[in-house]
Amino acid sequence: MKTKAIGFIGGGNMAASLITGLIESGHSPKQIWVSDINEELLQSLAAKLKINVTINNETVINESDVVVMAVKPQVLRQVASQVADAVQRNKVLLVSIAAGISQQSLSQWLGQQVPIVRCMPNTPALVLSGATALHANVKVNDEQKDLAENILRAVGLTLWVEQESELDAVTAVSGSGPAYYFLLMEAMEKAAQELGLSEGTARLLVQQTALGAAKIALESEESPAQLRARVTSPGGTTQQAIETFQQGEFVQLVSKAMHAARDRSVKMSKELGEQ
Ligand SMILES: NC(=O)C1=CN([C@@H]2O[C@H](COP(=O)(O)OP(=O)(O)OC[C@H]3O[C@@H](n4cnc5c(N)ncnc54)[C@H](O)[C@@H]3O)[C@@H](O)[C@H]2O)C=CC1
Ligand SMILES: O=C(O)[C@@H]1CCC=N1
Repeated sequence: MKTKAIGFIGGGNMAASLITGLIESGHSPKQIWVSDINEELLQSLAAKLKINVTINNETVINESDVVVMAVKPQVLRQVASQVADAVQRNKVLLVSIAAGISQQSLSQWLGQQVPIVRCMPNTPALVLSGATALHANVKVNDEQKDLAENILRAVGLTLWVEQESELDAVTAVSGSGPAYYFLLMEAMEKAAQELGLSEGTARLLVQQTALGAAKIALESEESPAQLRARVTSPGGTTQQAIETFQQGEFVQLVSKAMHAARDRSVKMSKELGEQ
């Protein structure tokens, strides 16, 4: 199969993560196109990654077999409406990574016949450790499903969800999830310094502990609860910390936070779809 050209409309954080991952996993930079309204950003992407850049969104559509929409949800309607004719004319596969923008809105803006894969990646794509859930509309054929999945698989784990509504939950879990871990790391670093460790020591220990915990969780057959029990000696130090978390209703707080993220995704779909 001929290598497919991949386009990105919007060259910000997520696009840069995906493109870096694609190149690191062997995709030719010559086969990657990016458009953005920020010329400085385009120049820096071109210099760093040796990809093709343009300020013209339509050029990206004309040059690509598959186009990833990587602009903020708030501007997606305007951008989609602007490129709808070119998308239909070139019969490109459209992949949207925007949080909270429904297939229905995307089809309405781009055209009812356009094959669209909606997905939710996350920023660890930058280090080839992303997690992406995908959902295809009925216009997407098997070859196109493979094409979309291959782009996201180049930067980490991929899975398909049956119901589009599951993407709201995925957004709350893995889309926003890296920020939850970073918040915990921030809090642990701060507390470590309060306990008398230097900034550098606190950072190193927190980072390595996060890496170790993630690795052991991935490689072990045991559940997080079982792994936690292995660290928690009866009457020991961990038990004191865990009890303190429980007194502060940590589990309920995580649940509340993730429900809030999911609800925001649902609300965004309504607000931005009706704008
Ligand atoms: N940041 C994250 O962790 C995740 C973000 N997403 C989704 O990815 C999308 C992009 O997010 P980020 O990369 O974080 O945003 P960003 O703000 O870093 O990138 C968006 C880019 O779009 C460009 N842009 C704005 N208007 C444009 C136009 N008319 N034509 C072309 N380019 C235009 C901006 O100049 C900017 O460089 C969003 O829809 C977000 O919901 C999805 C999963 C995770
Ligand atoms: O915060 C957001 O809306 C986006 C979606 C998931 C991560 N960042």
